Amino acid sequence: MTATRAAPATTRTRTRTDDPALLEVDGLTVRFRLRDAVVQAVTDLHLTVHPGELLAVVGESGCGKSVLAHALLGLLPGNATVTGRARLRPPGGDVVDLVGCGERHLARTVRGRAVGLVPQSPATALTPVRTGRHLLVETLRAHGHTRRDAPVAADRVAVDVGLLPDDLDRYPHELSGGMAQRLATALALAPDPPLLLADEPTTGLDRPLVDHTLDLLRRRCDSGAAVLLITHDLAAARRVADTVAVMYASRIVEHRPTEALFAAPAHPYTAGLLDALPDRAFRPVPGHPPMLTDLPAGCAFAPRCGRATDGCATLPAAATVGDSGRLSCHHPLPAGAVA
Ligand SMILES: Nc1ncnc2c1ncn2[C@@H]1O[C@H](COP(=O)(O)OP(=O)(O)OP(=O)(O)O)[C@@H](O)[C@H]1O
Ligand code: NI
Repeated sequence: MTATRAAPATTRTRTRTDDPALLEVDGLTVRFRLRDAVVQAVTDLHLTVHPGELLAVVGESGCGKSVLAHALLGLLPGNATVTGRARLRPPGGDVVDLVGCGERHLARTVRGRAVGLVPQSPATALTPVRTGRHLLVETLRAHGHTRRDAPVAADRVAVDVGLLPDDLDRYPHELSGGMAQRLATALALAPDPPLLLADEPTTGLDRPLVDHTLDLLRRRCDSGAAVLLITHDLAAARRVADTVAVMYASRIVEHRPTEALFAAPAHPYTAGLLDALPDRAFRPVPGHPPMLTDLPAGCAFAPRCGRATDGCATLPAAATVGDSGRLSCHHPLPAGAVA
């Protein structure tokens, strides 16, 4: 898949793994209470993101990616219970536990400041009665830009995300899906947050704009910020990510440096995802993911897995793989095996 490997290797060397982590997620678990069931949306999730790192979170629809992002920002509805820890260490600021710090702190110092969010459905997240310019200038003003300088900065941020300055004079309902997407990205980037959570930020964009957006995120990381990119698009992850975390049925099953993961996936589910790519076998993973209201005690992928044995009825412990990867599987593919 050399055609999609546009990012030169040099862009992958800037992750500052020696620096303290910007975000350390430790045992993050999210449950939704329904009338007669509990949705296990995120389970015992561990992640570390360093300054300069672009982490892609991939996995099938419904596996818990957006819930993860919303949990980090305290944006879940009242039927959600969040446990575990998520320590954010913003540059020059105090360490804050995003799970335990409370709504006031999240609203004042985290959301939109220390951590930006490009939501998955921007059209519904945009205030309908304000033009894009109004929203963007307001955001810039709230983050230190002067009355005089904010409009200039708004035009600049618009161009950065691939909008024309004139596009900012439209109301959200006058924007196409792709334009709303770019406006949402502009709003999240305007405060220049050290960590950006980008939930499917390229939805509705045509190929050149997809690449433009991905390159924009990559450049942010190259200048020291960090991005957690949620995407269905494995080619996108390969193009820009330093590390890739694969989620399946609420858990991360494999988390490794991008090149290593694409060259030799270790978890059978990762191998299945790669096999489904058009430029590989183009063969979808057989079967369907389990209901999150009814997860098995052991490996949730076992019923779809060609390598499963009776032992998979117990949960595989996370093990290290390679220099810095993590893997949860009783029967990983041998290193170097072809997916
Ligand atoms: N408020 C809620 N109450 C109950 N269940 C919820 C709630 N919000 C999300 N879920 C469930 O949590 C699970 C994870 O949802 P999530 O939106 O994180 O999936 P996703 O991986 O982002 O999927 P997609 O790729 O389709 O965006 C799904 O089963 C979803 O139905
Ligand atoms: Ni989602």
